[in-house]
Amino acid sequence: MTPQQRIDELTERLQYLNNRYYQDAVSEVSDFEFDALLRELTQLELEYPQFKHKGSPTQNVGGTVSKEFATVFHRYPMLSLSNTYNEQEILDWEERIRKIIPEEDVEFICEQKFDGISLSIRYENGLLTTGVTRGDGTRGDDITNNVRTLRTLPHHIEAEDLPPIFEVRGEGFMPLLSFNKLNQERVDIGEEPLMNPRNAAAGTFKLQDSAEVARRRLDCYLYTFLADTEIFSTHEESLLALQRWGFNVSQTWRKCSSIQEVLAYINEWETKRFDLPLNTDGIVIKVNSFAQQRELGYTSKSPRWAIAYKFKAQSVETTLRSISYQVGRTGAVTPVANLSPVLLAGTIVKRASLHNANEIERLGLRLGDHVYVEKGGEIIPKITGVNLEKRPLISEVIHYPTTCPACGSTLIQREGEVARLCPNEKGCPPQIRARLEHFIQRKAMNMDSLGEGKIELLYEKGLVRTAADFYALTYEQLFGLEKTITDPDTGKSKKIGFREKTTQAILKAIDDSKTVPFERVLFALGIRYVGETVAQKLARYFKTIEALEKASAEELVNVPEIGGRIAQSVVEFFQEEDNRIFVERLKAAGLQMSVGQEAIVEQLSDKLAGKTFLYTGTFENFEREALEHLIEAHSGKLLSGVSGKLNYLIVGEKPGASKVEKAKKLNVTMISEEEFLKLIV
Ligand SMILES: NC(=O)c1ccc[n+]([C@@H]2O[C@H](COP(=O)([O-])OP(=O)(O)OC[C@H]3O[C@@H](n4cnc5c(N)ncnc54)[C@H](O)[C@@H]3O)[C@@H](O)[C@H]2O)c1
Ligand SMILES: [Zn+2]
Repeated sequence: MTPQQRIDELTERLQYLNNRYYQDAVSEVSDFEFDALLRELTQLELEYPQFKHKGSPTQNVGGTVSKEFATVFHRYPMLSLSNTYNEQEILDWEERIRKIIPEEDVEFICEQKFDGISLSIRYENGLLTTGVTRGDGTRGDDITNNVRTLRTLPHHIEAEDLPPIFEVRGEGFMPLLSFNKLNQERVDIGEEPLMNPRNAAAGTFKLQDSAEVARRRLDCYLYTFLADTEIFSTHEESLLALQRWGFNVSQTWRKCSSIQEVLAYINEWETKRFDLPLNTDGIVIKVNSFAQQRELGYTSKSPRWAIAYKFKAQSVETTLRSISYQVGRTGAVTPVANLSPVLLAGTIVKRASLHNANEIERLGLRLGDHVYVEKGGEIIPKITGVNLEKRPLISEVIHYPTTCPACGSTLIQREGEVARLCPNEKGCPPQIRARLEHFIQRKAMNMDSLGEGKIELLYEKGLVRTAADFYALTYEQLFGLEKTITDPDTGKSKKIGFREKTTQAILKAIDDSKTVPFERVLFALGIRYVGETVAQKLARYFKTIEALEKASAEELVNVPEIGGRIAQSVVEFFQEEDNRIFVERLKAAGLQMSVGQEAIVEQLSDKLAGKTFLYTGTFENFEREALEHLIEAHSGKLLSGVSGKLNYLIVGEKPGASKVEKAKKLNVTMISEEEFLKLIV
């Protein structure tokens, strides 16, 4: 291949990978591989500048803007960072700096390189006005509504030393806790888990539905302050000011007065970073003095006064002993790799996730192979490759099972899905047990005292086959049951048994579950694709199980945010006679099969449509919450303060003096509790 051909090839490949990464939030190769290709292209372009493409990925920030959001031009461009994976290049970087500013001491600020997406947030007169993505560096997507869902980001700030207009920049990310929770939910309802927290954050920030964004609990760390007039002389001062003004600044940064201190910081965080609540992929080193930053300047793509040291993902080599196949609640059969135990990022790893059948093929895995295992922020580590040089002469090809490892049924594959499913819903033991576990979990019926192997015991004794059987259990049946269970990891065994106290606690939990609200009962039923939020929406819309049972697919898709796939799944669930009997038995047992009084209030009329309300004081007939519900149920809107936009102030006993006074000044209509009731009857 000629250098020109290689330049063409690399340019095209990198542009493709950039599109996948920034538009679709998918990484087809590791960052390390991407950066190696980029480096190769940079080198070739230096040697053969005549073949360099206009708009080469070496010259531009990788992202673009999308059609779904309004485009905002950045007041100050948003650039990338030059990066390196080795320490020598940090020393080289320092030397280049010394050549440009030979006479002065240079201080550095080291920060974590947070792995999320860049955000630029603008404030005018103390109010948050816009939140924008980096885009192509010159213009980005206006995602203000999604940025507003970040709980740690102030929506307005007051401080004497604040300029009227300024921007802050930082990294929006998905904390590991949120990521693992989101993935657990996805697995719960039979969806593929998301690949990693960065891609999950990138995808979430670009959702159209801000309520869903809020639910996913993103967060952001700020590290840049920008205004037309420079009010600080160092980066350190600006970080301290951001902190003082109430922005979320990660407390991991450090000022270093020599490059040796910088290297020490890097070494220190190489493993410490795994204790942080989010993924990081390196360290960013910035020159502290703004005067020196100005002298050093920028390339078309990144500042010369900063560099990112990237950690190679921690990877170890070990052998693949065997593959186990787990059967989930929805019948999906997923492979798990059993490894020779190995130390990785501070923990002993024995298992790795393989996601699905395709992964085994993609990696070309064979039993006994030496495999590379990496750990990111995911719950369990993953296999990223095979060391073919060490493959034994005779190695066993892995045949994905065609039958269920638990019950022997022939596996099926749904159209367009990679998962292989055991279709034996009614008779496959792990599916039955997983459905029972799903039913008792905290987010569903909250019958904690049945956890930790107890369900297993009830199932084995033939006492419980479906969750409806819980409600027929008696003290006599439970008391005295016993079983010894062995922990597969430690080999330790322990005895579980139902003595008096346990038995009482279980019966109480079962009884208490009869007051669990309908929306959680609906989630507990375990209908495919009906997770917590979907259950909530369905419960609020249909209000009773009877109405939901009768609903057609067309009716179901009328519910906001319910798509065809969920609708189909609900209809199919109720078409099955067994499921209808199951629901009938739960109803007979006394479970909540309709929404409670407060929730029924929702959407009663349009009588208050277009009107805004605020209340002050206490009321004879309502708790505050009930009043709020009523306003919204009759299509009115609640405001958070008295302003020119307010139509009615409902005044109760002991009203707030300042609210009343302000309302008088602005000529807002003030009404009593009774007058409010007249508006809605
Ligand atoms: N795997 C793939 O397919 C693929 C494709 C495209 C890009 N990538 C990766 O993305 C990189 C390019 O992305 P990039 O231009 O965003 O560069 P980058 O992610 O390497 O560095 C720049 C970004 O770092 C972030 N950052 C985090 N902490 C920071 C801090 N403390 N201070 C300043 N900035 C901080 C900012 O968002 C900034 O925009 C590539 O080098 C590659 O590693 C991977
Ligand atoms: Zn099975």
